[in-house]
Amino acid sequence: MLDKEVLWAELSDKFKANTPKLSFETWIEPVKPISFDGSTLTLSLPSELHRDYWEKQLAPNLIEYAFVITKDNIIPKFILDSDVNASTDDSNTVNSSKNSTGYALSKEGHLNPHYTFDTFIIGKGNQMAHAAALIVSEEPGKLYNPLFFYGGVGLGKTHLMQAIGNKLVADHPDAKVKYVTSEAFTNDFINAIQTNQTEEFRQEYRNVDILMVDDIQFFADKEATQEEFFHTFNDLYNDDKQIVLTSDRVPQEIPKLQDRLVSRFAWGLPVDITPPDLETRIAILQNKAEIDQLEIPSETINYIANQVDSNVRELEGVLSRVQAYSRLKGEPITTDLAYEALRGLKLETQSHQLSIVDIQTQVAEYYHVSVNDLKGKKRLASIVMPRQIAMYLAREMTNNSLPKIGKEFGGKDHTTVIHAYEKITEKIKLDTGLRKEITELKKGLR
Ligand SMILES: Nc1ncnc2c1ncn2[C@@H]1O[C@H](COP(=O)(O)OP(=O)(O)OP(=O)(O)O)[C@@H](O)[C@H]1O
Repeated sequence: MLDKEVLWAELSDKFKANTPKLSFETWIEPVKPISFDGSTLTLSLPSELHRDYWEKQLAPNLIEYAFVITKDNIIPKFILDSDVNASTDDSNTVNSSKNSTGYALSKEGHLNPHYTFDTFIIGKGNQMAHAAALIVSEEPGKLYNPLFFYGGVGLGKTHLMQAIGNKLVADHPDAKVKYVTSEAFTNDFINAIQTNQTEEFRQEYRNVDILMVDDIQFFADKEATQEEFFHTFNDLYNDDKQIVLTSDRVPQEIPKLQDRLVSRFAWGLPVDITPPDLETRIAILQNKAEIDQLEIPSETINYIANQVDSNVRELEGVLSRVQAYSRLKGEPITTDLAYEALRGLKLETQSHQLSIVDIQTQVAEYYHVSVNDLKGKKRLASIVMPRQIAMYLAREMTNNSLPKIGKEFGGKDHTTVIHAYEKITEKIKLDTGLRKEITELKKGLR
């Protein structure tokens, strides 16, 4: 068994490698290991605020890191420095069934019965993804393994992925189909560690015919989860079981994703889904109107399809809004009615057409620097910070890829954009002033 000091030193190293400096100094450095009995690590913290932050934010990371180090499930227990000599009760133990961090075993995993191939409209932007999905649903584990869909928000990745699962179940009712989001996978894994049920977890995830993991970009930074997923992947792959993954970007662009996972994700077929063109948007709306039994003139469908150009989920939302407005007014859906219903919406959706140049202009004005400075290489703090903020906003508020954002900032590498994004994300958590500035900037950009 490791000594408490040695274990804490190793844990602290892991936090250091994965936490911005300021955050490390604030939350982790002041922690003292009090005792370790082989399963419970008691840590002493300087304040209630620290305890709250550890319980809500850092405990899951600690459990993951401890698992990597000891291959065992270690439960942290937090006490205050002022209580060190007092008796210690169990009330602060982070415990699987009643923890305050909300990472109880996920109940996700249901396939949405509406996400089928029948209800999926094929267009230029998703033709290839659709064809690959169909092949995989007919011959899972054979041709494209893993099948990896990537693309912007609301473009049908989940729909297509689940269509594969739904078809498999329809064709082979005994097929073991498992669908999870990457967050659910992570939560299940952490929960399994805490409750000593890693074997059951493995049984559940490795004993399937097809494993579908949605939005795997959220594996970034999750070292132990990536490790576990690596083994899950290998087991399934070696057994010719199908793996389907989705992400908002190509594997190479997912920050802190282990190289061995990046390369495995590229073994099969990475295929992108791009925003639908006008014809596809019209077809999607017609299909939806038919399903919902709505009478809409084609001129009106055309009008609605022109209001949203980058996101199918939003397009559906716009149609629902028109539908609700027509019901409210007791009038049939016409172009005039749609115009009225969507008048207020124009402003809300504008952020999606926002360009990187808009962001650069606004940020430059806000911080009194020039756009050229934002695109340049000057290392002055008064310029570096606005530059990173502009990159952060470009990532947050537009659908541009990291390389494209880098390019628009004077031809910088995409890793510079990732770095800026992570830096600002971390800073916002601690710096209320910065958080306010970013909120103001966002408001101005909407
Ligand atoms: N080609 C399509 N035909 C019909 N419906 C579609 C199509 N593409 C997307 N949709 C619908 O748009 C909505 C959003 O799709 P989905 O949730 O699959 O997007 P996503 O790419 O997984 O988004 P996210 O990145 O947010 O996870 C769903 O209701 C889906 O049914």
